[in-house]
Amino acid sequence: MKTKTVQIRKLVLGEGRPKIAVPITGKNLLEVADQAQKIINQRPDMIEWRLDFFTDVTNSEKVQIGARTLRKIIGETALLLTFRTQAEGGRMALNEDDYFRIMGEVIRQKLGDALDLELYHDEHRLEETLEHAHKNGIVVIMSSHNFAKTPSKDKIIAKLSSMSSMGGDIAKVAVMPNSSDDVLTLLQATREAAAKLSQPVITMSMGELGKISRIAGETFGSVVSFAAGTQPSAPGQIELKHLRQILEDLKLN
Ligand SMILES: O=C1C[C@@](O)(C(=O)O)C[C@@H](O)[C@@H]1O
Repeated sequence: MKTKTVQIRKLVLGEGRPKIAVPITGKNLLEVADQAQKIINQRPDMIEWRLDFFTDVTNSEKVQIGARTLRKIIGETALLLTFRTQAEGGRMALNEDDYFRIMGEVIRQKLGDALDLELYHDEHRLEETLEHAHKNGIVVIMSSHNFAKTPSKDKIIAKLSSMSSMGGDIAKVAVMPNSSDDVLTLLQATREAAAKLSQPVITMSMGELGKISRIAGETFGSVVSFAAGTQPSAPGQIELKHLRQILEDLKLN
């Protein structure tokens, strides 16, 4: 039997109800600290620092201060660092060199417990980054986003499978539905990929139509749901306190 749990600090993904990750979207250090303070009081399972919202992201000293400040505020809570490029629906465009330089610094300085790595970048550099992260004990969540549509079930499974074969610890796909059939496509792909792959899977159908996918993870096989804390980082995110209650209510015995 393949094991499908991944541990990030004390948090075990793939066991029990889906875990709740909450993004921090501050533009500067003050906003980052302020959001972290408010969010941590609501006890999320994981904090995601969205570096593409942070204006000084290319200033490594500021990023280090930000990460250290966050750690002081969030204590032992698992910390995921993400730079979502504009091509994948993020706030900021970066050239490849800057993207991989930032990934490298996050790993070298151990600024977080886990790192989001976008699948569409250069394969060779992705492999180098994965190896570097694993040497430093950092969990890699490989990701792919489509803010325009929902690809076919087979294409979604193929994306998740390539993240898995490349060596990602967790495979994540977010897509936009244009119909309720699209939401079913994402759920079906999730169920099949979760059964097939040896890594845990995170998926979501975004927007209003897709909200149902953000609460259905335990049934279909997605191990994390992203919730809105002070400000949502993607359309369709449910507020943290509501999401926790719903996930508890839907918990399978
Ligand atoms: O990959 C994801 C998922 C997400 O896009 C969502 O739809 O909830 C939100 C992002 O902050 C996160 O990095």
